Amino acid sequence: MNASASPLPEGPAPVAATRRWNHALRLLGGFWSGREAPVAWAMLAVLLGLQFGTATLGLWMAEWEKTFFDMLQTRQGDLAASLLRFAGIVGAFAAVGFATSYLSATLALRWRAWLNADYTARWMAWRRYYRIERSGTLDNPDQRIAEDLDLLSRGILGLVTGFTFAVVSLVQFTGLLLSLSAPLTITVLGHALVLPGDMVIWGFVYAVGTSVLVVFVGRPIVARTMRQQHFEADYRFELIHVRRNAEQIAFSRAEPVELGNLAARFSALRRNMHGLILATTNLGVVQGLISQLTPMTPILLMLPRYFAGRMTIGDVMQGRNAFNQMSVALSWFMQSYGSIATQIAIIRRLRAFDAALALPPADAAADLEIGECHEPALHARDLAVRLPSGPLLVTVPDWQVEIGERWVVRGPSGAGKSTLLRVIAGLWPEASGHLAHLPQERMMFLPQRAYFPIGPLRAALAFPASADAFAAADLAAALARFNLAHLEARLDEVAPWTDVLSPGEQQRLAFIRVLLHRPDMLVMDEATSALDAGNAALAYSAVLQALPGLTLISVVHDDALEIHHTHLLHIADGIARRASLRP
Ligand SMILES: Nc1ncnc2c1ncn2[C@@H]1O[C@H](COP(=O)(O)OP(=O)(O)OP(=O)(O)O)[C@@H](O)[C@H]1O
Repeated sequence: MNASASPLPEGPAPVAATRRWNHALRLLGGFWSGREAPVAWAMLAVLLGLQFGTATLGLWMAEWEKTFFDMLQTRQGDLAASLLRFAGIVGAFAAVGFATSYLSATLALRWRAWLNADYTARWMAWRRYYRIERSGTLDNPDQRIAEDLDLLSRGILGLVTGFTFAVVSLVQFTGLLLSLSAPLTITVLGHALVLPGDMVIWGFVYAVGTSVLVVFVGRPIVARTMRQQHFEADYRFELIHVRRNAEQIAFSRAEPVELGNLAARFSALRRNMHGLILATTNLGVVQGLISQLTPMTPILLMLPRYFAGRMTIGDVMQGRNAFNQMSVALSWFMQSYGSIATQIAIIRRLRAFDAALALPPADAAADLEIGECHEPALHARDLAVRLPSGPLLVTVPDWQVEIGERWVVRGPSGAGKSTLLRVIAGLWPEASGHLAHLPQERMMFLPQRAYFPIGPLRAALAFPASADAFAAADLAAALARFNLAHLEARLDEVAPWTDVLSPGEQQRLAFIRVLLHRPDMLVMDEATSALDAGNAALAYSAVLQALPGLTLISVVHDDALEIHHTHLLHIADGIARRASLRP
């Protein structure tokens, strides 16, 4: 017996449990240090350069405003040249804006594509998608892949570019505002204190004051937005549940129950949304007031010096511009906390996902010595299968399946028949003891509901081989053999076959797949449950005729199918034992 673990689909090595910072660095750093890194860094450098360009254009606009208004005041100067310069600056703004928006969206998309490939590969590897669902340890992995990765890539880039722009414009406009400021004298405990740059100081006070107000009023928005995402996902899940179970719901006339569930989910969503609308409206009112106040505040502050003749109208306009730009830049630092909080929440959600994706490659191996053998086809000794919650489900003291034997597995419902097959397939980790069987590539599993990829029927039949692996004539002959000749004309039709075909048709197609792939060992779990007696007998005889040396393990409930088997494994009272077949 080969004691090594049976091979599983290839995939990246499991990720070790990560600490908070390690995780954030790995999450954010993979793309920026891998194969895509040179292009990504180059794009980021250009993007940051564009932030510098935008801030500089703002400075030029402020200077232009000064000369323009001075020209209006003195009624002297070249108006055409001034307007031409204005048009040039506006044109440059448009070009830089276009380049910024295109480049940042493209870079975010590249990053998302990288993250998407990384996450989907790890999710698929080692059947983690199945193991995560089975254990129920993580909700909505689909939302994490489809939404969170998008929000993360766009959000982080937005923060980086926003930060750069805020720093550059803060430096540039503070310098400009300083040149337009006068010293500010304040009296502290009877001492006169002279500070340079009154406009800079007032700008700072104004930005902090308005930001505190905005943060205070807008505080509920962050938490509510995050909760909203959660409620939206729950509601979508409920809708998908209706779609998936449409027929069962229709047969059971369960519309009132489903309508009630949908209404309950939606009302939770609606309650939160209502709070969000209120919070957003409050914030809108405050921001509206600030936006009215902001252009006037610096003018009012500079008015005394203007009337005293120490400032031109151009100086006032330039000062107003610099004051506004500086307070916008300062506010960014205080008001970006919402985006930062969102990104932290996303990173936290992805950390939970990463923890689930850190499942080791073969979690069945913990207490189960599992290996390959070639003779017999399967051997189980002291095999104990447990439920995930711990209790023992079934033990298999000693079971040997020789090559060519055909075993039927029987027992009452819930005895653990399907679970035993899951252990053989390596899908059930809660098991201990010894198990060996033919290599996985010589085995084939037929569950009750076969898997059909979305694509042409030809590909669904050939799966897991490629669509063109089998000659059209062979496919047509196989379809005819299973009373499915009417599907020959649809071989190239693309459809979600699991929804389109009847369960019985699907089960017969699965048998055709067995004939095409010719495994040495077939493990079936009620694979003929949807077939009438005639078609079930036909499926068995077709397979056994085509593959006379086939080793078979089959869970069936139908007594009539026992005759196709040579041995019986009976599960009762938690023990699986060989028993006699009915004569
Ligand atoms: N993912 C799971 N988590 C927890 N318990 C499970 C899980 N899957 C199956 N079980 C439990 O394991 C027990 C055995 O289930 P199993 O499907 O193997 O029974 P079975 O003998 O094949 O039944 P049936 O003849 O009705 O198909 C049942 O009590 C079932 O509820």
